[in-house]
Amino acid sequence: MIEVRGLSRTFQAPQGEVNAVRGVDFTVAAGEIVGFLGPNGAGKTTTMRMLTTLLRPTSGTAVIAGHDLLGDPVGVRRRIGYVAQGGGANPAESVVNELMLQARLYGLSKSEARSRIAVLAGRLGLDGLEGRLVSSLSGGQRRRLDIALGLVHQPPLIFLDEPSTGLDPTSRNNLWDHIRKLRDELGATVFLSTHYLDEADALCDRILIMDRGTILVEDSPEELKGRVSGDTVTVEVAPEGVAAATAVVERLPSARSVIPGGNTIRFRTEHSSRTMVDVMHALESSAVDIVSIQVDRPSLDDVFLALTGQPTEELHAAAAAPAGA
Ligand SMILES: Nc1ncnc2c1ncn2[C@@H]1O[C@H](COP(=O)(O)OP(=O)(O)OP(=O)(O)O)[C@@H](O)[C@H]1O
Repeated sequence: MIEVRGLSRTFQAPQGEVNAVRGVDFTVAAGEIVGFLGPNGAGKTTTMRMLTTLLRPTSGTAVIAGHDLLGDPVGVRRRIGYVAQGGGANPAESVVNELMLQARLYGLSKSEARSRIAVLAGRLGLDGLEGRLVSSLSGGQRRRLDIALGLVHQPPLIFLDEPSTGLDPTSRNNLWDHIRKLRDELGATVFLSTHYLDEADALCDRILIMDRGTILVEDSPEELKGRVSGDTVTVEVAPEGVAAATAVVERLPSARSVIPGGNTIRFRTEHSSRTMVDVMHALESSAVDIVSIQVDRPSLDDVFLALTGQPTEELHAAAAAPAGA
């Protein structure tokens, strides 16, 4: 459904050239839900904008839903839906008019459009907001409208740029259900970027991790987690004990990648039960009081940290920032 070869984009900026995307290759099969992860500035939005015909590649090729990206951009546009980070709804229009206009632009009859809008409004929590002006919606309501606008014509291929940023947990879950239904009931293919690793884990068949314009890995969430060996141990202590506890843990031969936080010390180990006993003994003899100890199997956060060297707290902070920030 998506076949990308050697796709690049260079921007000319006052401080020099920015190689935002550096010759990426990947494919997405029909019916897959693929997640696009990466730190800020990795090149995700630039890639999405190229694949949705909004930005011309500097070099490379792609075939999108059977149409050549450069040779037949109109054909590509007809077959895709794109929900951009900032959205594109007209603030002066009503919710229902925006949805109707979009549906009619894609050739739906009035009655088809009405029934699609009713289903989408129900699934995305827009019920009761149809008559409201777009400008009067809350941030989360507006995000749900943006998503509905990208989906109303039921495209076979859907691009979603950070779709759940700004949504509350219930709306996120509803969105995930809707995306799964689009795939399971209509066979849609979904390509989405996200800063939430739990979202990628819960929703995606496959994940591409991008950093500095290149794709570092692509695999299923399970396979990616399998690449990180060992467990993560988190020891919670009083804030004033963190420095002493970090020094103690760093001396243990079985603890690696030790990261102190506000009142925790996190590290990785191959032998979590043995190491926990060692940690408890060592901290006890150093008179550091332990509040709690927790052992976790590898998560996508660990994969991300191992690959990009960036803790996912930064991703979460980026995701919490207003859309377009
Ligand atoms: N129009 C532009 N002119 C100059 N540089 C740009 C332009 N658009 C993007 N860039 C640069 O290209 C790089 C990739 O940006 P992009 O928006 O694709 O990253 P991203 O992975 O989507 O980041 P985020 O997670 O913050 O949305 C960044 O260094 C960015 O500053």
